[in-house]
Amino acid sequence: MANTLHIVADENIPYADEYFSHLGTVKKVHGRSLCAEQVAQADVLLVRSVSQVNEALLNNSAVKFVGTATIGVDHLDTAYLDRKQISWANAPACNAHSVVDYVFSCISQFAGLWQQLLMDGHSVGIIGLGNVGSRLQQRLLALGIKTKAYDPLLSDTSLPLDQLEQVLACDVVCMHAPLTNSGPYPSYHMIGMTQLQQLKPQAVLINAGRGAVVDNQQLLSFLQQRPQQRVVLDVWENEPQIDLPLLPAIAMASPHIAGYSLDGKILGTAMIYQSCCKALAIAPKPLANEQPLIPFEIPAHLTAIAGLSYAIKQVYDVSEDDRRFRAAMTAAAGDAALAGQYFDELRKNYPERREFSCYQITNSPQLNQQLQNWLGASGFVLAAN
Ligand SMILES: NC(=O)c1ccc[n+]([C@@H]2O[C@H](COP(=O)([O-])OP(=O)(O)OC[C@H]3O[C@@H](n4cnc5c(N)ncnc54)[C@H](O)[C@@H]3O)[C@@H](O)[C@H]2O)c1
Ligand SMILES: O=C(O)[C@H](O)[C@H](O)COP(=O)(O)O
Repeated sequence: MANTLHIVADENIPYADEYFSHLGTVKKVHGRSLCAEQVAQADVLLVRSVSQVNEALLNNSAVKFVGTATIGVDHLDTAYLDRKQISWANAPACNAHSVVDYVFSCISQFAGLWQQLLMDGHSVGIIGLGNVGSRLQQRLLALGIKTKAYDPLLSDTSLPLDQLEQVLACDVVCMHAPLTNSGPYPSYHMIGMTQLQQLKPQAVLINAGRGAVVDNQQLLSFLQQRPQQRVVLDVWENEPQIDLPLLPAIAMASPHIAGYSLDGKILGTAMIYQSCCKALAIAPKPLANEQPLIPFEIPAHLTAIAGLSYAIKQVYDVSEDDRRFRAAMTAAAGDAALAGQYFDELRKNYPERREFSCYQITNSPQLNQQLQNWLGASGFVLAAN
């Protein structure tokens, strides 16, 4: 079967040619406008979260494998794919550390927040303790920060789980649940006015899961009542046409890029390549992806908290995402279609971002012990003594 497949791939899947072209022809498509005609002749379909993969898309095609280079699967009608015996795969955890880096960068934006979490016993609540939530929890616990976690679908975890009310009462509340509309705990609009009112007034709410897990209209009403509440949104209802009046009320805003590290994206492609080869019983070709560590120094005079904030902001400053996003939305001047176009363009042209684990602090032996410990716990690589 090798070299004969018709592969249709979202143009925003990096390294699709490098991975897939030995299997056949790779035709690039615009993911958001993907239509049935474009997949009619396809054997393999490779998508991102912006393509709805369902009966309407695939009914007249011979697609045998669908791969999504993402963690989330809410854009796939998996019941339909299973019924039609079309193999499918996502890329679990591919960009999980990228999302955790995003949360760390967000924490660094709020003056005094690391101090409160690291020194004053403040806590982080996590909603959804899967691949992202559990990695976030591990890094926070390694820093000695208290966490609470709500995940009603997890029965087996080594750490105790908490009620939603307890998590909402934390000082930082991070949303990492997938978007679901059915089952015993559908997450669609699980955070509405009632839950928002349970937040502490000084708390920070971060949604880096899926937009519609938070009811955006109720969020806007809530923020009109409580404008000082700090809310970070990476994901929005109705992307790419977000609710523009909500934006000024949001403390830190980004266009769904929390998982957009280069490392996470490449891993996503590699994972669906492996799954595709397995599903179609093709031997995968070995592809080396070893990247050298990026050397990085921290001014040795900095205190531990200042040094940690410095390191995080140097390697990934989410305020730059916020700045570019607000500028683009302002330039759209209330034109919803244009705003949607700019939202997608910001994502398509996202600057290269590497994960914390790609950076080696070359002067770490000269830093104070507390800072060394915190940098290591945050995911940076320390130079050997
Ligand atoms: N913003 C981004 O760039 C970005 C990047 C990666 C993933 N995501 C989103 O984050 C989601 C989580 O990623 P993951 O890798 O941890 O997924 P995962 O499937 O590993 O874990 C999700 C966890 O959420 C739990 N969950 C399900 N419904 C819940 C509910 N109603 N309340 C609380 N918990 C619930 C599940 O039991 C599971 O443990 C993905 O589904 C995706 O939609 C966003
Ligand atoms: O689910 C995921 O992996 C993330 O949300 C991912 O970053 C989505 O990226 P997209 O497919 O929309 O480019």
